[in-house]
Order: sequence, then structure tokens, then C-alpha cells
Amino acid sequence: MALVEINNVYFSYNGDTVLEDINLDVRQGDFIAMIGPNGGGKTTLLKIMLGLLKPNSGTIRVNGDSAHKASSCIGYVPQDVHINSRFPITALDVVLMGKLDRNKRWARKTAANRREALDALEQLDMDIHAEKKIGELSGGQRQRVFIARALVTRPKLLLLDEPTASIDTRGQADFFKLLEKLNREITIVVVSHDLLVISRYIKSVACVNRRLHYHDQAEITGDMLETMYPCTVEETCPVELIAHGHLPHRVLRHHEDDR
Ligand SMILES: Nc1ncnc2c1ncn2[C@@H]1O[C@H](COP(=O)(O)OP(=O)(O)OP(=O)(O)O)[C@@H](O)[C@H]1O
Repeated sequence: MALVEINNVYFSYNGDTVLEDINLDVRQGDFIAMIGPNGGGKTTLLKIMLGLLKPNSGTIRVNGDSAHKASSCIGYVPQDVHINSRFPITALDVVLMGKLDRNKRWARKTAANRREALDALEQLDMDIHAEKKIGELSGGQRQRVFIARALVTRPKLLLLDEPTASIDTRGQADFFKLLEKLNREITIVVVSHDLLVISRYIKSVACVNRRLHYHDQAEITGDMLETMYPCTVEETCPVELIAHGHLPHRVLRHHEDDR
């Protein structure tokens, strides 16, 4: 059984169809990059997986249950996490906010909960900043704190919506290496526009542009990307071919082989 099973899902906002005939199995242990043009429906698809949006038709099962019931087995870091940087709250407090008690209220700051929050920060190499105010951290560090907050509930699946938007290219590589390490224990789906940076860390690619094309341990060709993006590959995407999974990872820039 796949961790997430999406079958023939259609979704529209106020009658405007955004997703059409989506089929996707997210298998345990996968590390999927979800790519696609702006407005292609990536965030909408994540929200469907989280049970926040209900498809017009089709089915979605998460961990063998309805998406709504299974939401506690998913850790989610949205695109824009709004937190007032002047709010005098520490990184550790932010992570503790992810921990809920049985009644889904914020868990108390017990020694055990504190330990779990520190463990989550440690997984992101952020335990040394635990007592720092959230406003004193860089954008990239803050992003790691938000991921620690998503991890503190020990989810089976981590959904990250454009987590590297505020991180420079070098920082992005470090960040994806960290995700690669987390992926030894947790299944990850990450929305990204940086296919070049991410391609060496991921196991599969899902291209979402109203419809979905999923590539697992297969080559992604320029032709495939061309069908997903509205403009030609030459104009928009420097990636011509990527090998995934057990194959050696390879990113070929256009015309690199002509030289
Ligand atoms: N709450 C909403 N109400 C109405 N339309 C919406 C809503 N949210 C998104 N849309 C529309 O649905 C389409 C898909 O949006 P979505 O945010 O899922 O795309 P995306 O692939 O995540 O885009 P981006 O890469 O720009 O973040 C867009 O045309 C968007 O304008």
C-alpha cells in the first residue's frame, strides 16, 4: 500500500478547473520534487493531500484512511509562514507549538515535550539556536525551525511548499542535503522551482500543470517538460535530461553535449 493514493482526482475553485484526472501514488521512502509553472495547481494538490480541500471527484487515501482523518500523519510547511519576527518567542517555543495534546490543544512545556522539540531541532542542525528569538534568525534558519515544528509530531510524510524561496543557491544545496538525510526516515514531497539544484537529491519528479506526470527512476526529457510548461523548453528550462532513482544522477544543460 502506498502512503498516499490519489485516483482520478478533479478539483475546481468556483467552477474553474485547476486539477484534472490526477493519479499519483506516494510510496513510503520516496523523495518527490513537485514542479510546474506558477498557478499549475501544486499547492492545491498538497492541500488535497492534507484534507484541507475536498476533490470534486475521485478518491484520495492517506495511510489507508481518508485524507481528513489521516492529517496527523502529515507534517506540512506552507509557502508563507507568517510569524511576527518581533514577537518575543524562541525557536524552541515555535517547535513546541507544533506539538498538540490529545485534545488537539498546544501541548504543555513539560520536560518530555521540550526534549522532543530539541530533538526535532537537532535533526535540522538547529538545536544550538533553540533559545534564540525567532526574529534573530536568518530566513533559511527560520525555515528549518518551521520544518522542525512539522517534524515534532513524528509524521510519516513531510510536505514542503517552496521551502527554499528565501535561501541562496549554496544554502539551498545544504538544505536539500539535509532533506536527503531526513528522507532516510521520512517520505518527502517538496514543491520547488529549482529543479537544477534539487535534481541530485530527489528520487522522483511529479510535474503538475493542471494534469500530473509522474516520473520514477526514469529519464525526464525535454519533450516531457515541454508538455508540462506552456512555453518551449529552450525558453524556460535549462534542464534537458535528468536520471533518477538508482541511475546515476545526471543533469544536462541544453547544448552541453554539442560542445
Ligand atoms: N483559494 C482560491 N480561490 C480561487 N482560486 C484559487 C485559490 N487558490 C488558488 N487558486 C487558483 O488555482 C490555480 C492553482 O493555484 P495553486 O496555488 O495551486 O498553484 P501553484 O502551482 O502552487 O502556483 P505557484 O507555483 O505560483 O505557487 C491558480 O490559477 C490560482 O489562481
